[in-house]
Amino acid sequence: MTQSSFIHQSPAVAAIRRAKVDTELGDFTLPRGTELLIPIIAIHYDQTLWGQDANEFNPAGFGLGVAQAAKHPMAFMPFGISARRCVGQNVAVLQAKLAIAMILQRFSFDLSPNYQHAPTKLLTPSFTTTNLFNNNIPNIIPQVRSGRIGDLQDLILTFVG
Ligand code: HEM
Repeated sequence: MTQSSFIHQSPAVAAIRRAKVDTELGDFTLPRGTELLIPIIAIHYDQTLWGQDANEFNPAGFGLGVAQAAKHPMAFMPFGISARRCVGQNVAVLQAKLAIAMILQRFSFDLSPNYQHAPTKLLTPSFTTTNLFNNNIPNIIPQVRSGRIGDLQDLILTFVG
């Protein structure tokens, strides 16, 4: 879940900060008022931080926890950083675990024979439960082996609206 939901499909693509005073940041001098965009999604795919397999789905890399998974402990920032990081983080993670548990209690999955690995870096506005279940793109999701697909859609809709 950490890798698929919060690293590779990070809902927040960036965080923004503005320097309140003239600031030295490493080799950079930031005059007061300078806005910094912290590219969360780019950091999550950065091979210098995550290694050559940064684009691969490799949950085993998180075996020792997220802080150990990358070369820098701050490389994982789906909920932002510092005092203004997301206040809803615990609720969001709990809700995601709950949703997965409820789905797995009712359905079982295996990989479609037509599966083509086609990861996207952004949850685009067109990524809705309607087109997720659209027959035009059946091979990007696993096949539902038991239960009605409509029931699965209803269940997901109760979480994501
Ligand atoms: C997967 C779900 C979520 C993700 C990925 C996410 C991510 C983020 C990020 C990246 C920020 C900006 C942090 C920064 O600027 O450093 C943020 C801020 C915030 N989030 Fe979330 N969030 C999620 C769910 C939620 C939920 C469920 C709530 C409320 C129950 C929530 C409430 C907030 C609030 C109030 C802030 C502003 C905090 C501040 O400015 O002090 N978020 N979130």
